[in-house]
Amino acid sequence: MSSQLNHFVVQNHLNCWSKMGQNSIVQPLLTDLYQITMAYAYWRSGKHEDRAVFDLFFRKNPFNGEFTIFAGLEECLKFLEKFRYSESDIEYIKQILPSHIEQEFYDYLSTLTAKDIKLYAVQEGTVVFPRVPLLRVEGPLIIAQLLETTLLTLVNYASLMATNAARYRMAAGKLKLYEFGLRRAQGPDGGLSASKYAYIGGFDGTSNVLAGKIFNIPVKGTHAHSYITSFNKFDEITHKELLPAGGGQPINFLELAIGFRMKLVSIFNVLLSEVSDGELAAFASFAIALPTNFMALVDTYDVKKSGLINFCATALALNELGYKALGIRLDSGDLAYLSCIARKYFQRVAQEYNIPYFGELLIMASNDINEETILSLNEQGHCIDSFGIGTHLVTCQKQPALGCVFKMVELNGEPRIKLSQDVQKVTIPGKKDVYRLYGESGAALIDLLQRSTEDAPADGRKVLCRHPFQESKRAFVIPSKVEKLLILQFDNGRISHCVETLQEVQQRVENSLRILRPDIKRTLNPTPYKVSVSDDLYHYLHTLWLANAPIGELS
Ligand SMILES: Nc1ncnc2c1ncn2[C@@H]1O[C@H](COP(=O)(O)OP(=O)(O)OP(=O)(O)O)[C@@H](O)[C@H]1O
Ligand SMILES: O=P(O)(O)OC[C@H]1O[C@H](OP(=O)(O)OP(=O)(O)O)[C@H](O)[C@@H]1O
Ligand SMILES: O=C(O)c1cccnc1
Ligand SMILES: [Mg+2]
Repeated sequence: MSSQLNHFVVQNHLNCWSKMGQNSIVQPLLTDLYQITMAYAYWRSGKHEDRAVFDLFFRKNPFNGEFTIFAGLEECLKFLEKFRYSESDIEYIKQILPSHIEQEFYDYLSTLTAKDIKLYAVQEGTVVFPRVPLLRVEGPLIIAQLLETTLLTLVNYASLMATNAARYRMAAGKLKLYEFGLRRAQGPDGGLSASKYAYIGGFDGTSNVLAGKIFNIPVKGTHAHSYITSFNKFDEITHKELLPAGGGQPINFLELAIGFRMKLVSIFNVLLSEVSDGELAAFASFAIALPTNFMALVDTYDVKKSGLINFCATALALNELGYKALGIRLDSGDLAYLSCIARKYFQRVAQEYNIPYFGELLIMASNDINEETILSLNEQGHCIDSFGIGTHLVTCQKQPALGCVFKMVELNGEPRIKLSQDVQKVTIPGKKDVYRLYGESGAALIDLLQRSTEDAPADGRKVLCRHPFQESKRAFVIPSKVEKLLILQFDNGRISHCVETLQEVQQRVENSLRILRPDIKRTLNPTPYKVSVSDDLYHYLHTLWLANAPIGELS
């Protein structure tokens, strides 16, 4: 962040985001009440200093896909770093808990920090899979437990959003993607988070100005239909003149544009009476105000008979004065068809007036676009250069939540297991490490969970990888490369790694997806990626499972 920006953020007391880009609503009371009542009961029973290990993981990939992008880590680390109840927090907790609770508990709470917590985490932006611990939290039971809800709220939406954005990025290939969702997002905080994690997932920019300022994300925008409909006739433009880019006398820009329009109606065989004067007045006035930034919304009246003619007339007038228009936005109708029509218009004008860049003017499409729309447009063929995407992206309409959970796996060195009728929901006990094993081609083959006491797998050494629950599913793997996924990120009250820029995390998402086989990434019936356990962990898990599931009697 630039020093000028820092200064502004510090100055602005109303801004609830700190200069570190941390949302100040992320604080210890942003949790569920039951964490605090459990904390008291742990304290009363003398268990609060027991040494706990919790895993944060999800059980199913979102969007009918077979991969997820892990995000939200930076916010988790900043939360841990500043975790402390304020005086007013303690006062409030006193009000909501029963009156018999001892003052000593509140004294204890007021000194509580995360300094004894060790947080191991996968690096932000890495592609991850079900059952892999994304965070491993170790430390005193009371504080590890108190972190649960906040860590979950920080990781769940962030990862869902980054995954959604990454899927749009894969569908759009090299085309530009802009996030336009603030107006439809789940409230102001949802809107800001959406802009941040859309960028991490591979978007090129956002229309959200505050997100641009806080997170240093490129901001982009065109104009709304209201700007076009605010003009009815030419004489509503009071300032009709524009200075040429190279200097000189102001020129009557509106007249120039009207002149070009006369020629264009005959080139494109359109009736002048069908071309809106209000629309041309709007385009011309916008171009006069922002001649280097002219991107016109062309679908207010009729794209072919009015919008494109008025745009080309305005863009030719700009060209005459030494400026280059940027392009158009289409916000309704058949976007494949209209984008190709627009491209043909531009190419015709480029030829007619010998202005080569005209053929390549940008065509942006918006209007309720989702991943399927982009895939369908790709199949049909289109001439779109960029998409502006709001509602479906930021609300994650296809799947509105990721189901990360936070489960205790060890207490005082003893494993803990959560059983369930549903095998998928049985937790994998004990303190574990995770390794990603790569094949010769450079693609990721399998993730391997091991007990932390086991030796790490090594390049070129055969290792047995087992399905955690199905005995017959197992395979030997000789990895060409081994990557340790869980890294110590927070220790002794401090963040142990440099906080990364969003651009660096965005790059990791791209690199991380590159090492996945295409069949795992495809949208229709993708192949699941394998997540396995070591032989040692397999036996450990199943012995513990049997020990915790007493034999019943049938009668
Ligand atoms: N070629 C296309 N292939 C697939 N989907 C498309 C294509 N063109 C547009 N769409 C999508 O079809 C939907 C069209 O929206 P809708 O039926 O509301 O019409 P509209 O174009 O918005 O009309 P209106 O003029 O009333 O605003 C949008 O979700 C848009 O993203
Ligand atoms: O469609 P989304 O993916 O949410 O993208 C953002 C939309 O927001 C804007 O208009 P808005 O929807 O507010 O009004 P409009 O549909 O009448 O243009 C813009 O014109 C897009 O259509
Ligand atoms: O700049 C735009 O074109 C824009 C911004 C937000 C929503 N829809 C469009
Ligand atoms: Mg709309």
